Amino acid sequence: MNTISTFSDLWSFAYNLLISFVLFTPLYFFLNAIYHLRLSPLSSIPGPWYAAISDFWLFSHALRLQQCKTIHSLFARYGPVVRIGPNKVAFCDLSVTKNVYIAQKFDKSDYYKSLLTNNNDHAMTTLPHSEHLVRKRGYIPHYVPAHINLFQPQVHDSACDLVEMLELAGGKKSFECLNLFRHLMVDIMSMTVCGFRHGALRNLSMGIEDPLSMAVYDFPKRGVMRSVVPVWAWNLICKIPSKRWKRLCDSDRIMAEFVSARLYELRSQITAGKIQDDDEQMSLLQRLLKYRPNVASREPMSDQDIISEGMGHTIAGVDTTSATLAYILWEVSRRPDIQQRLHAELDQAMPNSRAIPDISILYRLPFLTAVVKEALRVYGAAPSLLERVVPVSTNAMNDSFDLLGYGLPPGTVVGTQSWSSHRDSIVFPSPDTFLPDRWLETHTDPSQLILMHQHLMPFGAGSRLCGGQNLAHLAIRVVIATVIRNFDIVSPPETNDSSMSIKDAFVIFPASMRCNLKFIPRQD
Ligand code: HEM
Repeated sequence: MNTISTFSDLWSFAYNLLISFVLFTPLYFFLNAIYHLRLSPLSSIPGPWYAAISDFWLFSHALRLQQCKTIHSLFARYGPVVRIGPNKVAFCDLSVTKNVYIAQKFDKSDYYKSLLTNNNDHAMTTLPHSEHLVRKRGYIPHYVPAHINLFQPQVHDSACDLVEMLELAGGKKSFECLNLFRHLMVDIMSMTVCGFRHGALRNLSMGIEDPLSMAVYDFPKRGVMRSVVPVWAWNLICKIPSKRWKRLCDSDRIMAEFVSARLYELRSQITAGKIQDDDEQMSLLQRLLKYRPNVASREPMSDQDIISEGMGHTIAGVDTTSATLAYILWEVSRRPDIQQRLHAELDQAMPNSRAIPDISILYRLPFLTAVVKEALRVYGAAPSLLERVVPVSTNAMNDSFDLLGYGLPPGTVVGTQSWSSHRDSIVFPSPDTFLPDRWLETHTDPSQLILMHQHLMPFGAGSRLCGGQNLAHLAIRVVIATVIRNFDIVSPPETNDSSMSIKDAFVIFPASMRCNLKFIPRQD
């Protein structure tokens, strides 16, 4: 009797629970939707209603690797301020960009935490402005032109290795350029970050898989997966018995081991007096070993922080620069007019095709400069929403933050994307066309050029501006000048508008994930 009554109690409890769930879940969603659409302080901001009630809509576009294009189409439909999530607002306006990123320096949103390295922060993932400043002081002298340009001999060597490798093929086979330039950039980054000649490009040319280049490639995918699943599920996923999968899970560890081995080696060489700790051409690791984040205590940076910083810079530099290089060469391959003008300019500047001029000379070449600027506009490698958070108070009156007439409460996530500022048709007529001439003083009047430069922000804006932009410019100019001086670039049929159409996952890449190109040696 007792057992029967316990069983029926349990049954009726479960039944009531189920009924409540069935009734209350839609009610919860309904009330939640009403709140976001009618009562939330963001409810007056234009945008699609389905974006306002849940983050799922935006997330689905991020999963389809088309967040930039989607947000851009919302600006076209709703104007310069759009609500893209229950608590997220995108804007496309120069004055607000200056206010948020330069004047008020809003903190970053926790979106960036998916990029943690070695389970630890580095400059890009340090969200509060004040903490970030301490990080930035440590690395910034490394990238000023006077210092980073000291690495020109190594960048030139890498570019010449690349030319040799392409020449050996004699124009008979095509090269997958994303992979090619990833290996090249891994070599350049390992020189500037660790002071170590890694040899990724050499490995590639000999058909040997390069674990570091593979780890850099896998790292962002690992970061995204790692941030969307709970720890227990991640630990389980990493046990899937597949060699390729295991390497993806281990990408963070592989990079951490590489950088920490260099750090410990460097320290022991300094202790043994084999390396001066004030070398003129100092690597980033060497600089960070000397850095004292706390001016009062003079405590050095912890090894873990130095390793994460070194890893963060490597990841930030490799895929961005290699995607830019690949897209420039693809554009050149399908535009004989551009290729011809580059050849003419470079033949003059580089009479000896293997003697790469100083970067100051490359900066003075007007057409090369115009091509690089136009490439950073159309194919800027990180054109995505740069998320920031409205702080507790942005003015003395403790009012909400005024975004073009809309009041945003503290905690609202706001952001702009260079994808859209680079495609403003008033500033850049025919925005989808690759037109290097628009950057030439002989073609465009000075006031328009000023406006164009104000809207060009491939490296972000304000205090969180890309740390490595001078290195990116150095690598891009040297590699493009050397490759184009030595080869005619041809795209095979599989490399076309559709295969190269842009997908974005913070950094851009072609839809086919490949950029095959042929390099036909030029006759001098
Ligand atoms: C064409 C190549 C590159 C592009 C388009 C690019 C773009 C960007 C952008 C847009 C940001 C800002 C992110 C934000 O505000 O949320 C950024 C940050 C950063 N980039 Fe780059 N980047 C490139 C190459 C490099 C290279 C070669 C390095 C080498 C070290 C580098 C290191 C960094 C670092 C350290 C940050 C974080 C800065 C900070 O918050 O202090 N980037 N990059």
